[in-house]
Amino acid sequence: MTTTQGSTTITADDEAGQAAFDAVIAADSRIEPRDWMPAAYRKTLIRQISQHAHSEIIGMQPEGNWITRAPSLKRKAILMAKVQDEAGHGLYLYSAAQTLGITRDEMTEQLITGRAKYSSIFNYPTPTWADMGAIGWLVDGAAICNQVPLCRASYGPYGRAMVRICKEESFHQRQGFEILLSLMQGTDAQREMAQDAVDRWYWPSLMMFGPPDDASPNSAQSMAWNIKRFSNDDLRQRFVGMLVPQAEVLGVTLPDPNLRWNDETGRWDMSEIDWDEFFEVLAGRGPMNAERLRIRRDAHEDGAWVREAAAAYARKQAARVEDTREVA
Ligand SMILES: CC(C)(COP(=O)(O)OP(=O)(O)OC[C@H]1O[C@@H](n2cnc3c(N)ncnc32)[C@H](O)[C@@H]1OP(=O)(O)O)[C@@H](O)C(=O)NCCC(=O)NCCSC(=O)Cc1ccccc1
Repeated sequence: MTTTQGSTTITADDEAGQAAFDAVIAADSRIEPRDWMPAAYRKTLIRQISQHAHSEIIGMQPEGNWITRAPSLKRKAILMAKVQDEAGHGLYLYSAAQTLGITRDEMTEQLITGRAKYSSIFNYPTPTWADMGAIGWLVDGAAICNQVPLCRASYGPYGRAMVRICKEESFHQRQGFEILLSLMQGTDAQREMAQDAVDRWYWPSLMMFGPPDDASPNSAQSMAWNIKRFSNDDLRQRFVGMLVPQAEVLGVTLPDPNLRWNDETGRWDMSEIDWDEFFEVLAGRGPMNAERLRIRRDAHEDGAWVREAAAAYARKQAARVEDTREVA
């Protein structure tokens, strides 16, 4: 049987699919790639997972900037491993998005033409070594707060990718904390450098959780579909609650004179985030947006010969398998 709703034709298969989908969501179970899913659910997941993948790939640049200048061989080895992990996270996430029917080429095209979003945080510069500490502590810290609940996302491939990613992010966060701790136990100049990096990264890291709940167009539906488990503001609160005791151990000051626990509301009071800055960065006008995209585009163009060689090799191997089959 077929019915029409607006310009959309709904078949009996769709109705059965929707009922099965609703039951899986109500049971807090998982949707897998071959299951029926509403078009809007698929679209939301492609949007979020591809933005997340792009964030990991662009996110390699701010730290990649310090690999050649790390202050010791040990620090260099650790930083290289961290940046490689980020590449790996990007690849898992691109693969998860591909299970929804978008190709890697389409996602790459969206990124290098500037049509796709990626996390605002990666559009800030990294002028000092202490930025490596602040990125690990604050940026990976925020990523963990946001991503641990995503391990329970209703879409199977996304939730499973998140489990491994979160384990690696935990290590990343600790290495950032340890860089800052070493600097804070060093000279006055090193302590100043660490505090300056925390001052520059604190507010942008709070923006990673997205706009306030009353200005977040996607949250309600994503929560109803068990993709997001907590609102943007709730996760931001959790993050601040995690930072406060850690800042005390480090001996750094969080750059918000209004930050204090409010017993009455059971929440952290804090100064207003500069949302104008956030929306400027999202519109492509942050300090490093143009540079980040230029580097990504150049890397993609420079890698064209590798993709061609890999495709030629794959064709040759496939032809060889065909030949062997014919002989057999
Ligand atoms: C929470 C949110 C980011 C946004 O909630 P939603 O429900 O999806 O949206 P909402 O309605 O609240 O917002 C309206 C619009 O604003 C966009 N927007 C919002 N915030 C941002 C932003 N900060 N930057 C840019 N855009 C942002 C949003 O996409 C939407 O735009 P659209 O409608 O598409 O045009 C969610 O997508 C999520 O959890 N993603 C997965 C986690 C993830 O992607 N993590 C990335 C960091 S991974 C990492 O850092 C690891 C690492 C560490 C160190 C070094 C290297 C790597």
